[in-house]
Amino acid sequence: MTLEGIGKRYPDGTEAVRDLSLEVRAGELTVLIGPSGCGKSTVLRMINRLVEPTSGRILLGDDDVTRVDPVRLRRRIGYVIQNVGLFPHQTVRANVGTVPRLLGWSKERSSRRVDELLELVGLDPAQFGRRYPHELSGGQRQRVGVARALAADPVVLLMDEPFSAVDPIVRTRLQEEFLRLQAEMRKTIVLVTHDLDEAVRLGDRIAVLSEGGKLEQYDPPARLLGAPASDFVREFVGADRGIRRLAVTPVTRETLQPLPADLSGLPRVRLGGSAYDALAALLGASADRAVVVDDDGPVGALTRQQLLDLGQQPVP
Ligand SMILES: Nc1ncnc2c1ncn2[C@@H]1O[C@H](COP(=O)(O)OP(=O)(O)OP(=O)(O)O)[C@@H](O)[C@H]1O
Repeated sequence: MTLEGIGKRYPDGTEAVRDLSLEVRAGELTVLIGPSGCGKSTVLRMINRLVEPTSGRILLGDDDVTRVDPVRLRRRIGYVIQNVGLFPHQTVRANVGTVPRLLGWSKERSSRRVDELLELVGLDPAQFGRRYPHELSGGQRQRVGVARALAADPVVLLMDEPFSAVDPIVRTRLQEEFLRLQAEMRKTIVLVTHDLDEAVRLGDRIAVLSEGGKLEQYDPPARLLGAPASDFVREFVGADRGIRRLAVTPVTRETLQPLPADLSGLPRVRLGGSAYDALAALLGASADRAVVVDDDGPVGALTRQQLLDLGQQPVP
């Protein structure tokens, strides 16, 4: 999907987005992040035409979405919002089946799809299908929202602060579940958040926007944290960006040292796991080095200093 110089001036004269161009790669999760009011939600809503752009074009493959019928467009684009927006007087099944019904699918086909989706998001159809939204927890409602957005197998999934209405522990769990789901689906997703940790955890690529939808940087998380492109981005990603980088830096064979003779009392960390988790294990065990293991056992060691240095190394 390509955004070509899109802009939005609201009727009262507010220029929410001035001239934004962005290439959203197929099968990737692209995060839009930036301070409050920078135009993130406006950009997202221009993609499914809940907000009409006042300039520019949005191409989905070869189709200019600014020219197709918005109602048909929205059936091809899934949309998940903060407080989910489920229909309160409809059961979970009916909510998830909304778009298939609009598309005129047969009862059996819709029903099969609803079962499949509820299972996909970790809700037992027999247990949850007949409940109403108010009979669910916040996290369960969120999963129903995701299932509903995926129902008609949309080409693009838009998510506006999808995990922000639940507490931090549930949020982390939903994010992890969602990452597993995305590893299977490989959907083209655009997700808006103001939570940098969420952006770093979920994003294949992060677009940092400043006021007026100005694109400050558009890069994978490791690059954004390791090489901020401007003072704005440096300030935005914060003084703790070195620590955050560890979360997106894997422990690789190249960094390993020979195993010490005595491994007792040393924490074990996985090859390929994040440097952040390795450091947490080291600090938790009050050790100065960790043993790195793969499926066959120990493969090397890693010191605390080496781990800290991983947060500082130049970005390729
Ligand atoms: N319907 C509207 N009419 C006039 N101005 C609007 C309208 N909707 C949004 N705006 C303005 O456009 C700008 C961008 O808003 P938008 O909601 O896109 O920002 P955002 O980055 O998503 O913010 P937040 O993180 O606070 O949700 C803001 O200045 C906002 O006040």
